[in-house]
Amino acid sequence: MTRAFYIGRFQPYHFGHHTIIKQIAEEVDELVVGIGSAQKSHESTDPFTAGERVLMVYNALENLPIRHYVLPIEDIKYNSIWVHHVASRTPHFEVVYSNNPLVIQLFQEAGVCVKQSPLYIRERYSGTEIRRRMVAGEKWEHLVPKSVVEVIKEIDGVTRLRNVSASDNNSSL
Ligand SMILES: Nc1ncnc2c1ncn2[C@@H]1O[C@H](COP(=O)(O)OP(=O)(O)OP(=O)(O)O)[C@@H](O)[C@H]1O
Ligand SMILES: NC(=O)c1ccc[n+]([C@@H]2O[C@H](COP(=O)(O)O)[C@@H](O)[C@H]2O)c1
Repeated sequence: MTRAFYIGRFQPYHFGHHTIIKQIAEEVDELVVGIGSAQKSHESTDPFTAGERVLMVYNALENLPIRHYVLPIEDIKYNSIWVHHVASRTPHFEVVYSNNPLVIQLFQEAGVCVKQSPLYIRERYSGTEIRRRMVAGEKWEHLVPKSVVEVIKEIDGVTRLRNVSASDNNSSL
């Protein structure tokens, strides 16, 4: 039995993440998804709460043939002990899938097996690009699973993102 770990901020969860998770699901038996920077919300780069992101990811994975756990992980000041911080909040896992150089470095130093996950059509599937589209009033719904659209509509997430982005712009004046 192999259990894997995959972490992201998921602001929001999109088809780039979903494509990689579908590939991971073919290689392992169970998956732990970490909702990174869980303490952040209501910011232009991190508009959604950890709870909202748990819903987005959990619902999107509902029909995948893999047992999954979706757990919020708050940031800490010390990168040097972050791997222990993660381990204390998650079921034990044998392998990490990541594309983030810091995440890869920290897990490798801790002796954990890391598999580099490829980027899937990055220019289209990127949280930054999806948030830009939301603020600009452009179409974004086709870039994320249906369950993510439902969560964002239910919380009126686009209005929230526009409001917090406007407040960022005002504070820099
Ligand atoms: N298009 C993609 N295909 C595959 N993996 C991706 C893609 N975009 C992001 N990832 C990976 O998903 C993980 C989590 O990324 P994250 O939640 O920060 O998404 P992001 O799209 O990079 O967001 P942002 O633009 O807000 O930084 C990272 O390892 C990242 O490399
Ligand atoms: N010291 C820390 O708290 C620490 C270290 C490495 C990664 N992380 C988090 O892991 C997540 C990595 O995901 P991304 O690939 O989306 O950046 C982020 O939320 C990041 O903040 C936190």
